[in-house]
Amino acid sequence: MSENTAVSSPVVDVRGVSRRFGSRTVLGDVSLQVGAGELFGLLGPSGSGKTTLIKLMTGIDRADGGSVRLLGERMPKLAMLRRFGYMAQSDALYGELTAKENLAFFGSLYGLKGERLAKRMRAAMALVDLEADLNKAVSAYSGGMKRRLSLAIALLHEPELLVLDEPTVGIDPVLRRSIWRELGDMRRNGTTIVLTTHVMDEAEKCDRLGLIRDGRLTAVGTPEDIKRQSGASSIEEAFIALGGGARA
Ligand SMILES: Nc1ncnc2c1ncn2[C@@H]1O[C@H](COP(=O)(O)OP(=O)(O)OP(=O)(O)O)[C@@H](O)[C@H]1O
Repeated sequence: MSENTAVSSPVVDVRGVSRRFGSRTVLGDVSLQVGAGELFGLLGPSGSGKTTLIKLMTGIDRADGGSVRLLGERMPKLAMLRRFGYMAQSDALYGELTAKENLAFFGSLYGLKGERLAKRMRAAMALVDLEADLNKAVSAYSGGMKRRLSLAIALLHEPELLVLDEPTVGIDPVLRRSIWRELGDMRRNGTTIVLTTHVMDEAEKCDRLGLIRDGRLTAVGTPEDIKRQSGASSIEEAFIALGGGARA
C-alpha cells in the first residue's frame, strides 16, 4: 500500500482489519485513516470488499481481526448511532409507514424530538427534493425516491461523520449534482464523509480515494496521487490499472 498519509486524530481509524466468510478471506489486513472534514471515496470492482469494509466501520458487522475506531471510540458501540449517519446499499426502510413516520422513527433512535426533529425533517427532505412526498407511504416510492429518503435519514441528525454506500445509485443527474453540492457544503462545515462509488466523476471530487481490490487496499491518495502512481491520465484508467482489472 502507498501514500496512506498519517492522519492525526483520525475520525475513522481502521487497523489491520480482516474478515472471512467460511474459508474465504474477503478483507485482508486493511488499514485506513480518514481525517476530520475529509471526503473519502472507496473505489473498487464489484465484490472487492467495499461494503464489507463499510459494515465493519459502522459496527453492522464484526471483524475477525484488527480494530476499528470511529471518533476515537472502539466499534462496534451502540451509542455511536447518534454520532454518525449510515446509508446502506439496500434501503432499510419501513414500507408500510410514510416517509415522515420513517424519519420520526430514525429520529428517535438519534435522540431527536419536538421542534428540532420537525426542523431537521424539513431540511433533510428539502435536500433530497422529497418535501412534497413526506406523507406518502414508502411502499409507493420509486427506487430512486427510496435512495433519497435513505440519504435524508442518514443526515437527519447532522452527524459528525457520514458513511454512505453508493449514495447516488438510481438518482438522476440533476439531483445527483445537487446532492454532491450539499456533500461539499457539509464537508466545508466540518462533516467527515466516507462513501463508495462506481462513478468516476464522483471519485474525482473526493479529497482522497482508497482503491480496493480482492479485499486489499491497493492505493490510497488524492485523485492526483492515484493518477500519478499508476501513470494514468484519468481515474478510470488508474482504476483499471490499480484496482479494477489486471495489475500493471
Ligand atoms: N454474508 C456473506 N457471506 C458470504 N460471503 C459474503 C458475505 N458478504 C459478502 N460476501 C462476499 O464478500 C465479497 C465482498 O463483498 P462486498 O459486498 O463487500 O463487495 P463490494 O465491493 O461492496 O461489491 P459491490 O460493488 O458489488 O457492492 C463478495 O465476494 C461477497 O460475495
